[in-house]
Amino acid sequence: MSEQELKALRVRIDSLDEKILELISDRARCAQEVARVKMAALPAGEEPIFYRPEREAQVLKRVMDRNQGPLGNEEMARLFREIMSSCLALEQPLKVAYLGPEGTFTQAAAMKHFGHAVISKPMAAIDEVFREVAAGAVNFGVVPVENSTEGAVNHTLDSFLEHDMVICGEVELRIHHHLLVGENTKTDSISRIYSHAQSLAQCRKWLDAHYPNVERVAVASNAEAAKRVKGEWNSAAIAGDMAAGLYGLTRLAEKIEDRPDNSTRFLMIGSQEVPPTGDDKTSIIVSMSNKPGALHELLVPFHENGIDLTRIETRPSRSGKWTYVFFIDFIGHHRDPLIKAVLEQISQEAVALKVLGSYPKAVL
Ligand SMILES: C=C(O[C@@H]1C=C(C(=O)O)C=C[C@H]1O)C(=O)O
Repeated sequence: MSEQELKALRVRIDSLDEKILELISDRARCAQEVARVKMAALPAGEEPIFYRPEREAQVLKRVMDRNQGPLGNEEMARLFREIMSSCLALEQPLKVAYLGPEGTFTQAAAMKHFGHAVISKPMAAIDEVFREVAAGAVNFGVVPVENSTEGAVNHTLDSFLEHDMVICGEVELRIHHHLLVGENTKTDSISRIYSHAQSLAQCRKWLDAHYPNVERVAVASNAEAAKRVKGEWNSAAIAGDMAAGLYGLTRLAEKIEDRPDNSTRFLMIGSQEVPPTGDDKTSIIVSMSNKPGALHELLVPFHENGIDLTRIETRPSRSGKWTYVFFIDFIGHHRDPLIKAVLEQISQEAVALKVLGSYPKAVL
């Protein structure tokens, strides 16, 4: 390619960038107008709700539907995710609590869902994320709920039994783990490997093959593990990209998770109900009486009405020995007439039924 061709292309890119800049600014001004209209329509004394997850899901879907490349759909949606995040921040920056410390996968999930223009607050434990949301100190919380290799995150499920919380969204993240060390650590001097118990479990086979005799130490998070090894010459951590970058660690081995499709699903929790988008999921908790056929009775209405169950999980109810609650996720919104009818049918048989929330299916 000649110098001249290159120069002409750069002139074109500069002119396109100017147009993009103008268009983004126009869009941001529109979002400000939306804020003004929302405020004007507000009954006196009521708090405005600027963030609309159902609208954001629709915007991202529309972008993906219309995209014709060369950028992939996910990449394009990610760019729009950030534009929307900045536009919303002009109205009101969202405050989001997540399972910290900084550098956890939960933080990465929060950024993937809300974009980077939020005020994010790391919390030391899942239960604290719930409490922070309940206290109204933040607008939303982000917690892990299940991993494709290791299953349910029980702390999160149990927290739903203790707090009244609305699920307003979900996001899925591919989880890649690396073996990380500080500057002066040599491969053969490692005598301890730190990570979160879930991450140690997700890399169990790799660890058995490569470090069978090295002590595995479970700590509160993989970011915490990364933080520790920064100052220790004889230990390694298992953590992801964000933690590696944040603590300036070296990767001794990359992508050491046992399953290449290892993914975690996260939930956004808040207090705001989300209206239907036409492509939603609902999460409920049900407890049935302890009699034969109870689970069958619970599942029949879903089957008879052709409702797609995406997940069912059992946990001790905490209100009696050997009694259980079921966490069920299914496709649909609790305001859909069919879903409404099914929930009514179930509640006639159930000891208790609570809708945790209906929310747009993960777009990104
Ligand atoms: C602009 C609005 O407010 C917020 C910003 C959005 C955007 O930038 O597209 C979308 C939904 C809301 O979170 C709106 O409600 O349309």
